[in-house]
Amino acid sequence: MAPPAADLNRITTGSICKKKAYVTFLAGNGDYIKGVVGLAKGLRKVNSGYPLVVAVLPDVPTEHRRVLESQGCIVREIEPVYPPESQTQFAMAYYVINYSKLRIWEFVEYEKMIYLDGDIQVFDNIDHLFDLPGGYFYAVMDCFCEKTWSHTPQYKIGYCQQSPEKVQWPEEMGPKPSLFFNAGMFVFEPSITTYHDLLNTLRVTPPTPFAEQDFLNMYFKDIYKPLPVIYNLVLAMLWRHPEKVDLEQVKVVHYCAAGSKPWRYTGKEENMQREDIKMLVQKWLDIYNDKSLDYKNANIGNTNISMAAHVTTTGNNGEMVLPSGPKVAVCAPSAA
Ligand SMILES: O=c1ccn([C@@H]2O[C@H](COP(=O)(O)OP(=O)(O)O)[C@@H](O)[C@H]2O)c(=O)[nH]1
Ligand SMILES: OC[C@H]1O[C@H](O[C@@H]2[C@@H](O)[C@H](O)[C@@H](O)[C@H](O)[C@@H]2O)[C@H](O)[C@@H](O)[C@H]1O
Ligand SMILES: [Mn+2]
Repeated sequence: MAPPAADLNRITTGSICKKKAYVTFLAGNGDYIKGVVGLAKGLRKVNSGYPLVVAVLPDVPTEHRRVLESQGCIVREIEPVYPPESQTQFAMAYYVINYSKLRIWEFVEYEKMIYLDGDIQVFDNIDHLFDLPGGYFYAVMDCFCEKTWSHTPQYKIGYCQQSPEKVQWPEEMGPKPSLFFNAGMFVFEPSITTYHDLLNTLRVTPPTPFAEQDFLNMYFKDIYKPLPVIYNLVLAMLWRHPEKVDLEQVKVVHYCAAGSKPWRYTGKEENMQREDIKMLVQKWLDIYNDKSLDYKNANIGNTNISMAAHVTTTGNNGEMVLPSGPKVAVCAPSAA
């Protein structure tokens, strides 16, 4: 069993405690809270030695913050970040809030962090990624084959970086697109210098359909290092590039395909009746509903957010029952 996260973070290099942590992002008062609770429980199940920091926008209600703290998360409020005014059509209208992810570069009490979307689950321990060499931005390459990419030249000619041998990039279209990562999972180093430069650069960068994902790809292009697909399986890979996926080896699953969010799964959308999708959604629900994975802290009551224990195509999502117990800080000073 890994030592408590706080202890692990006391492993120092020299006199300064060099802390590391996972970090995710939560906005609004909707159901993504369930995604983050599931992520917190998944990291516990794989005995991760590091805490989960949750960067919350001001619109995340106190009750939801209490639920996160009762699951051992470190809740940090951040201010929204908005891109310059523009008429841009985002691939999804709500993507505009995702620019607020940029605030995590300000968490400089951590030397290295692994960012995970709230719709991601970690099924095998990935703590070793914290030991990757510094000075780079690590993430998994995205796939260009879904309709959400229909605005791009590569989609129009059927080119995807995941299988560049299938459709060659034509010379007459100029240089091949740079390797492009999915911004749902990445290994990065918080830095105040980078943080201010990110925000200053954003001020003069017109927004684009994939919002902060496009922006981060542009910004970190020169230090980006691809990670294997097993560290962020974008579900579309299962039907777009099945030859690249060995589910037995996959450590991290990203439920980003339309209709795949486990906590609101109905099975009605395209590809959602696939056996592998149903298995992955059930795997997520099993963790989410596993009370033995709730944070054990004598000082605070545990959450009791109930949900359908088994995937039903009627999408029978349970209501969130929030604890009314006292709000108690859960993080040891060293982990704060
Ligand atoms: O209403 C929302 C929408 C998004 N998010 C956060 O923003 C991330 C990125 O959005 P999403 O995962 O839906 O994008 P996708 O990966 O599906 O394109 C989510 O995982 C959440 O962490 C949130 O907290 N509330
Ligand atoms: O705000 C832009 C978002 O762009 C990315 O999502 C996309 C991308 O994965 C496409 O490849 C899929 O086709 C699409 O469904 C999916 O929504 C990130 O996962 C998310 O964290 C966030 O950065
Ligand atoms: Mn996501």
